[in-house]
Amino acid sequence: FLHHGGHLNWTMETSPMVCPSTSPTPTPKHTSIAFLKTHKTASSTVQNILFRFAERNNLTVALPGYPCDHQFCYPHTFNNRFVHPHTVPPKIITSHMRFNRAELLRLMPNDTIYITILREPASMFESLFSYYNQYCLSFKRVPNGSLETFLENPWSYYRPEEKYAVYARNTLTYDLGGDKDQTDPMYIRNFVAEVDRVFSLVMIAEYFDESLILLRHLLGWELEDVLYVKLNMRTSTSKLSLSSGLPAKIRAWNSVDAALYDHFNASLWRKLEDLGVGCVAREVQLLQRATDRLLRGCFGSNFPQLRSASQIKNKNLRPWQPSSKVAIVGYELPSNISRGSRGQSQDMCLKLIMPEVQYTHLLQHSESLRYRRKHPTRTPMQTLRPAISTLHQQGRKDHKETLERSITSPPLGAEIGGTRGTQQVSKKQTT
Ligand SMILES: Nc1ncnc2c1ncn2[C@@H]1O[C@H](COP(=O)(O)OS(=O)(=O)O)[C@@H](OP(=O)(O)O)[C@H]1O
Repeated sequence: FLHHGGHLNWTMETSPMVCPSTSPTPTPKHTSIAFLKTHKTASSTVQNILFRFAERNNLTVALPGYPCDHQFCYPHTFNNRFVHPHTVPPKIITSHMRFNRAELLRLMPNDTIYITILREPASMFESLFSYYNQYCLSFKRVPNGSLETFLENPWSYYRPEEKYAVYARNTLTYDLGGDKDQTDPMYIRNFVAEVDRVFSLVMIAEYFDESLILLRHLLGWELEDVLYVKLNMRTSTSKLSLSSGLPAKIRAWNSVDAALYDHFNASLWRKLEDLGVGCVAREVQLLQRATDRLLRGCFGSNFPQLRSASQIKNKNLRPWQPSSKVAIVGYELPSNISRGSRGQSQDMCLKLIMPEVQYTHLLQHSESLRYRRKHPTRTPMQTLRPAISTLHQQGRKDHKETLERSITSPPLGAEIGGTRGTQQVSKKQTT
């Protein structure tokens, strides 16, 4: 039902308009990537880019296993036991988690590049406040769902240990493994420095395209590898307007996140200057044109239209809705699209507009099928052995122990930088 696929025959390296490569000799595309998917920061759009790259290049993506559903049992701190055994050893990891460097070091290849994304604290908090209004009690107990009222005295509504309180203060910090309630300036300085040491690139949602250009240069990817459409957007009627004075209150309440944002916004611009702002601007233009061509290749001249979930016929394209009080839009395929044969690239066209939850479930299914084809007679116990032995051969004995522990012991509580072990892993998760 789609036009002949949207794969571009694009060779950016031959174009004189692009930024010079940072490597003196041509290098293969980098494929070991840990993307920390932070909340309400355009991270679903980045995840979709990474999922499609993994599929095109036949790379294993570490995916959540039971009982985590489509994210790594967030808000628990990440643990390798949350990874589905059919998706180990992975090359890419990108589903929501609370960052845990020690566990990722055991799971991921040694040459893994760490990437994440941040968003300006005021617009991010407004998005969190609206999206999680019915989940997060700190927000739910505010009269009339008023952001102004919450910010007048957050401590009247906020209970740090409550479930989903992680969405109500310094959520970026929490996602990065830090302490959302520790606002001592020394702590903030050290935490920002630690994030800077671990992550090779911190993207900024407000400069999404520029960040993607940095990403493609860091990874030695083609422009074609980072084409995207925006995912997981709210309708304008779901957005609360921020009266003057609110952004400053939001920054004060989320002071660790604000410090992170300021630091990495500045470092993004230093990186852009190093690459050359002129050539970055040209690459951004090429990216937008190439996206246009990709969409035409995929869908013909009628691009998929932004629609509310109830208007989207294909359930694989309906975005998850957090509550009746907020509307997340997705894409409806044009009705007069021609019915072609279902090739791989057509599949990729659909995935370009596929929301996070459905794409994760499809990958969980396809990676399990691939695994079972390779190991037709294995029992669930045995499924862990190849991963264990591969990692063992690589000399990573501690991962072997983690995996072995995972099949004999109950879930651990949150550990490094954790949630003080109070939350239960629940099957029903927010996105
Ligand atoms: N490319 C690009 N550039 C800038 N902003 C973008 C982009 N793609 C998505 N978005 C906006 O990101 C918000 C959704 O973020 P996430 O996907 O990280 O949310 S989630 O935590 O996974 O639910 C959501 O913000 P709000 O609409 O304000 O809620 C999206 O509109």
